[in-house]
Amino acid sequence: MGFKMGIVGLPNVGKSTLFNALTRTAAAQAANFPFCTIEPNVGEVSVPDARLDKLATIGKSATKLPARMSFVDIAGLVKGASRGEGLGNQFLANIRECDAVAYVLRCFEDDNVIHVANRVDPLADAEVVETELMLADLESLERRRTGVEKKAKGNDKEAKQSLELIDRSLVLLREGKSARHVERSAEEEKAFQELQLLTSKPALYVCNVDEVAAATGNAMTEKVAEYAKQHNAATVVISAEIESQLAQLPDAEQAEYLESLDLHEPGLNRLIREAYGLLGLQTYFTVGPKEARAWTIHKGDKAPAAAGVIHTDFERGFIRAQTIAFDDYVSFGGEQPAKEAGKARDEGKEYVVKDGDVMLFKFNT
Ligand SMILES: Nc1ncnc2c1ncn2[C@@H]1O[C@H](COP(=O)(O)OP(=O)(O)OP(=O)(O)O)[C@@H](O)[C@H]1O
Ligand SMILES: [Mg+2]
Repeated sequence: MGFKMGIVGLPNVGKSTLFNALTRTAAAQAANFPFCTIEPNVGEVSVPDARLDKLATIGKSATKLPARMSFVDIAGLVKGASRGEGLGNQFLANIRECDAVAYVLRCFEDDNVIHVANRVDPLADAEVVETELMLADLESLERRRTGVEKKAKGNDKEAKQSLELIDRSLVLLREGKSARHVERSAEEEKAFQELQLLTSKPALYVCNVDEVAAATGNAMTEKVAEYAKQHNAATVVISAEIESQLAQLPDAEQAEYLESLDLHEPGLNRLIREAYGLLGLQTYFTVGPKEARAWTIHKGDKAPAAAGVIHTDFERGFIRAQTIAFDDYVSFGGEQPAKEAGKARDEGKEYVVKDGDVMLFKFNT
């Protein structure tokens, strides 16, 4: 399972700086001029999770394997992009391939860093970006509608349903609302996802601030938080500049630097966790002498699906799963003592896995 979060925003707002910090590389060229990035950069990151460290210590595991997800650093987008302005709409396809988007908004003043519209106004920036994505959605729906309408006239039931969904989405988009707001039933969800609308993807607003505001935020980030709330989106306050410096420091110096800024952990950790949650993901663990490992599943997944993430055979031949809640594993001091205390449950095919479960699968092949 590869989960991807796209990093989107106006040119020169700090997307590549953030991406490099996230992936602890300098893979993406970051520089003070607009449209520095053209081709998307893709990087994998580990999902920071203190629970894995605890489990590995208790389970005396030789190695730790955290959950992984990808970030994609995408080219900057300007007003008119959906009509081909700036780098045109070549990058819309890059966004389409992502499971969620992070909008990077410039929330720092710095006369030396060029702003494409010569002003620092994160809400106006957010609107420019979202409007372009909405226009792109409108265009793709209108194109799709023609074909679907023909089929619907031929009494194709599926096409009729699809047409209804398309029209409902068009109404909202024409009112200037993102496709995230389209009301739909559980049965319609699959058809809705197939429309691949850019503004239906879960979104996170990343406020890129200066050093002073990294711990507390500022007047601009407060406005963004309010705006995000109205748009069913989350906010993270982070300084891409600081994060990129932090990412280059050895761990000990990192802690010192963080403390001097009044931060408890790198902002990146918060960002990654938010992204993970936004994607509807959660983690279960396997712990053994060889390795302690975090596995990524969807919230609501049942035990066989969870087993299938390790190997498809585990899912096909699933018998049962020995399950210990994370808290029990830690408070009783490991698998054996938790078992003796009656805290290891045998769960079957219908068990909905909980975040943090420590699992061991029984299966036959
Ligand atoms: N929090 C910050 N404070 C000050 N300067 C910053 C901050 N974040 C990024 N910058 C600076 O902004 C400039 C643009 O950064 P970057 O190349 O990452 O932007 P980008 O969004 O990827 O641009 P493009 O769309 O052109 O690829 C760089 O000079 C970078 O150092
Ligand atoms: Mg860039």
